[in-house]
Amino acid sequence: MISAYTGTQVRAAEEPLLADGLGDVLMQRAAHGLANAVVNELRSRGSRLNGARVVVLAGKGNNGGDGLFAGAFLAARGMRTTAVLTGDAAHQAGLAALERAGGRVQRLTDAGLPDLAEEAARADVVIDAVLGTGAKGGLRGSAAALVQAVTDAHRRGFVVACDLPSGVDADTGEAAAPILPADLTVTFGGAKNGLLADPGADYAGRVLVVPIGIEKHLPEPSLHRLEDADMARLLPHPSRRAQKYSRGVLGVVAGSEDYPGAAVLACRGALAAGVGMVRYLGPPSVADLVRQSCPEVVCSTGTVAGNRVQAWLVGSGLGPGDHDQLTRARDAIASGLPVVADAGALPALPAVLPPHVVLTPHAGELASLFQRLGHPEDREAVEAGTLAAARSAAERTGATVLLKGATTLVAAPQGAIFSQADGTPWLATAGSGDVLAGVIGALLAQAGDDAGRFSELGIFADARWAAIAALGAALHGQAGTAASASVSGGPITAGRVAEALPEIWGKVSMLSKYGAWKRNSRSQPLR
Ligand SMILES: NC(=O)C1=CN([C@@H]2O[C@H](COP(=O)(O)OP(=O)(O)OC[C@H]3O[C@@H](n4cnc5c(N)ncnc54)[C@H](OP(=O)(O)O)[C@@H]3O)[C@@H](O)[C@H]2O)[C@@H](O)CC1
Ligand SMILES: Nc1ncnc2c1ncn2[C@@H]1O[C@H](COP(=O)(O)OP(=O)(O)O)[C@@H](O)[C@H]1O
Ligand SMILES: [K+]
Repeated sequence: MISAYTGTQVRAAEEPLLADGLGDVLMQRAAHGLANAVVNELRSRGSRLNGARVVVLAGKGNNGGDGLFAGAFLAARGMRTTAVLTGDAAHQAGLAALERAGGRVQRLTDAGLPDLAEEAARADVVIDAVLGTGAKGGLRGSAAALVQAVTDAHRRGFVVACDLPSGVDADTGEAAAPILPADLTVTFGGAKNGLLADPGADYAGRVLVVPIGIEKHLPEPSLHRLEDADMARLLPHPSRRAQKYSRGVLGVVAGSEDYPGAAVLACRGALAAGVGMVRYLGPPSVADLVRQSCPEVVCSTGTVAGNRVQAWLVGSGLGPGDHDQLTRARDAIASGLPVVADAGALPALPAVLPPHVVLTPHAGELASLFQRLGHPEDREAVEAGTLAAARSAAERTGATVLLKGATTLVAAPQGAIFSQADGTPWLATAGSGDVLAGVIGALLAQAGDDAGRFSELGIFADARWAAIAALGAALHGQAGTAASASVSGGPITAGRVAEALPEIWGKVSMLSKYGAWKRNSRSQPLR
């Protein structure tokens, strides 16, 4: 599991070591990790090290200090290193080290800005070490103008952010323009929340965590990301004597005359995600379509009370005029069973909900939900601060809230939060959210009483519902990525996501069996 922290948590963890006089040691470790990452990146791109051109944009605080010391290491390895000092001061020891190692130092002035921007654009590597966890707001003045110019320039090299891209808020992931988008972020001591939540994640590129010795002082992480190893542990497996009812039955209240396909896609998502049986409740015409597309589903026009299930999925493809379906949705939410409440069910929720109800809005639906809760926020505001929005929605409703997007966040009402980014932009296709709702519904139906596999991972009590939803988002994202890979990275339909899912499930389980998962080698080398 990847753990992430606020900047404040990381700074607090540094305190005992700073008090012991180890501040310089921490900075050396950070700078060394940063320089090594640059070397590895150059090597992996087949670039020569000797003579490679490096430009360090160095702010006046310790983030700039890290960048200057890293520049010194790189200069000592034969790289042509220039530090551009963006502030009215600089980390003195870092500056001296860089100069001793043969690096050049340039002070940023308005007059010199175009030439420095040009030099950065021509460099093999740009290190963004202007602002780190001590930043208050985004870049200002000439530092902002320089970063804007480098962002706009046609760059030949790659960008490495020191600790976090300058302008990204370490705690919230909010992004104050201009920000130089990084190919790689090398972050120290622990990942920062802002690197694993949109829009900050848009600027971070791959994220590499460099341990610097503060780790044992870190508190409970404030954000988690499930990796393959965690998924393998959390996936339910049927016991030898399982039968379809013991494996879990999901009731689906989805689809309407206007949107019948949502019912089919939700059922396909659920069937792909290991549930013992799917019972569909809805209008006869939709039920017919479901029967034709998924003959495995048992369809009826009955009531919630008349159907025995372990969990409900309600809302996908429902409109405000679908009174019978909305009555079923409300009954399901009142049943005390785990529920995933999607799309059309979101406007029909009671004011207070329990954590075993999982809401699955996208940013627009979450903005509407805030409106109804009397705390208006528009879609842009939700997108500009996804972490705060998901957290606030969970606190205000009492439910578990999954906010869909390129990074999907799941917030438990007591504060646990998960972030998954396993998908591909091709998942932004109609019906993909219906499949996700089906997958999460199926996992809820299979949750049973086995809290053990969650507590093994340090997931306790009601955070379990958020972990299940995060597991669903991870499976769905990976299935989308695999479906697209199977067509050489081409576009996919929602149905293909459901088709790809069982193999993802199998692969994750197999990897866990043979131990290869320990590498956790997918896109990001986070420890
Ligand atoms: N503690 C340690 O030993 C270790 C720390 N480490 C590293 O230190 C980083 C944190 O360093 P930090 O606390 O010095 O803060 P940092 O992010 O460099 O920025 C603060 C400086 O910038 C200024 N400033 C602020 N906002 C600004 C703005 N919007 N626009 C322009 N300027 C702005 C502010 O000046 P002020 O506004 O206060 O005058 C202040 O001078 C952390 O991310 C990690 O990289 C690692 O080496 C491990 C060991
Ligand atoms: N840019 C993206 N990258 C990765 N996944 C995405 C992206 N955009 C959307 N998704 C995922 O695709 C799904 C879209 O769901 P939703 O918006 O409800 O679509 P629909 O209502 O059409 O079914 C969600 O799981 C979301 O996380
Ligand atoms: K930085």
